[in-house]
Amino acid sequence: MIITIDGPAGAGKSTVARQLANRLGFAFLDTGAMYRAVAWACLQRDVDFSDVDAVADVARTIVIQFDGDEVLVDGQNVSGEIRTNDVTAASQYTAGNLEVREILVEQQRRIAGDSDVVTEGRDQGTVVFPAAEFKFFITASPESRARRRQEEFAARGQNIPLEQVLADQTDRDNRDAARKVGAMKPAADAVEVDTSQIDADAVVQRLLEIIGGTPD
Ligand SMILES: Nc1ncnc2c1ncn2[C@@H]1O[C@H](COP(=O)(O)OP(=O)(O)O)[C@@H](O)[C@H]1O
Ligand SMILES: Nc1ccn([C@@H]2O[C@H](COP(=O)(O)OP(=O)(O)O)[C@@H](O)[C@H]2O)c(=O)n1
Repeated sequence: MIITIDGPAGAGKSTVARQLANRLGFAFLDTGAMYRAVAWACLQRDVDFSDVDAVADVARTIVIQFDGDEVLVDGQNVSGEIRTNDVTAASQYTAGNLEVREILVEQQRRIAGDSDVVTEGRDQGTVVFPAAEFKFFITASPESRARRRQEEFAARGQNIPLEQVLADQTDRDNRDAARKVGAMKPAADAVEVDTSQIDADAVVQRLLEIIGGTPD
């Protein structure tokens, strides 16, 4: 069974998808980590991001693996490094690269195989798994999302003004929505859940109820 969770940055996709997967005993797939992993590898190799073929070559060459919560590129644990601001900023060039998208979409389908998976990203319900049994689109107000991100940065010792987090986020939202392929949008058959006013546990309960799991 495939359950897809799409939505904008900071809506709570990873948190909710991971918890839902745990509760159901499903695998969890973080597809944003894959776009980040390619961006990280490009930065390592000093690839010119305007060279779309060179960026695609990196996606074709590296081996991305998931080991529990860890993300590996060619065997190296990059879980922390793919969350830096530099990689977040560079991920627009991998997410906007058609060939990279083709390569990663193919890998996502292969990873899911015929197992039970909760997968999250931007295009999981629309492009990658259009036949998924359950599809969710998780949103929250731009301010709540930015505040959550700001708190995450603060926990890592980085104090960034809310206006800056919000501006970066709006930029990324606009690019994600405007992309010709793999644009962020709810699938026609997705259930939309606004998480602005409820915590992650409540979101997971809500999803479990919808898919017919056993709520606490
Ligand atoms: N429903 C929620 N209410 C409050 N905070 C949340 C909620 N869901 C997630 N968070 C927090 O917001 C931050 C961003 O969540 P994350 O799951 O990384 O979002 P996304 O994967 O959509 O970018 C995390 O620190 C997480 O703990
Ligand atoms: N299925 C996906 C997942 C992420 N992405 C892109 O990859 C980037 C990183 O995704 P992410 O989900 O890790 O980022 P956050 O939104 O959690 O900060 C996003 O800015 C998206 O543009 C994508 O294009 N398609």
